[in-house]
Amino acid sequence: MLSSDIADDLTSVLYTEAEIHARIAQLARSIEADYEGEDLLLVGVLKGAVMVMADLARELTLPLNMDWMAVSSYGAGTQSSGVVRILKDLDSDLSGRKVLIVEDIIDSGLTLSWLLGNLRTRGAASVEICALFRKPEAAKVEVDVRYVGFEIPNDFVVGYGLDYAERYRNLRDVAVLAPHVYS
Ligand SMILES: O=P(O)(O)OC[C@H]1O[C@H](OP(=O)(O)OP(=O)(O)O)[C@H](O)[C@@H]1O
Ligand code: HPA
Ligand SMILES: [Mg+2]
Repeated sequence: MLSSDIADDLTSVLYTEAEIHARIAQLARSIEADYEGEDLLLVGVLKGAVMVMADLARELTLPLNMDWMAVSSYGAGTQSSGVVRILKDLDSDLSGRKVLIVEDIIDSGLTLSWLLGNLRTRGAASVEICALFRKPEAAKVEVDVRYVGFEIPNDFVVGYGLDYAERYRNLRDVAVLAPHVYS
């Protein structure tokens, strides 16, 4: 049960924890089929992708490595600043690696289009993207995404790693944030 303080900040649950886990299991089966026999490197994008990465990595039966990059473009608002900053770089050398970027959400697409460009300069054998959510109506740039969990409406959502001003990341479900919280 959510505390009533948190429940008042949400308008509706978009996807429950169970629905998210079921979809991640389907994505994992596709990824296993595509990367069988390969040396896979999952790159999680901090901080939003922590929950997706934890669940996807444990669902995958392939041998894999995990690394993390921290970038930020939203600060404390609900609109991307468009300026992506690297807060923490990868520890791994990408030369010859099969890289799969793991993200929570593609909204404007600015973060991932920048990150894809950045990682593609590092000599990887391939760089693909797995994102749990995508908002097609919010796209400012098109990003080529190999694995998408759910396409969602253009509402600001929180939970399962997604925050507003660093709050709500720990909610198990993904819910729409009530406009009174940010307006
Ligand atoms: O498609 P875009 O409009 O670029 O938005 C998507 C990005 O924004 C969020 O990250 P944020 O910058 O808020 O950092 P966080 O993961 O630490 O919350 C989210 O986790 C994605 O990385
Ligand atoms: O809808 C969203 N919720 C939380 N963080 C985000 N970053 C981009 N879009 C979103
Ligand atoms: Mg954020």
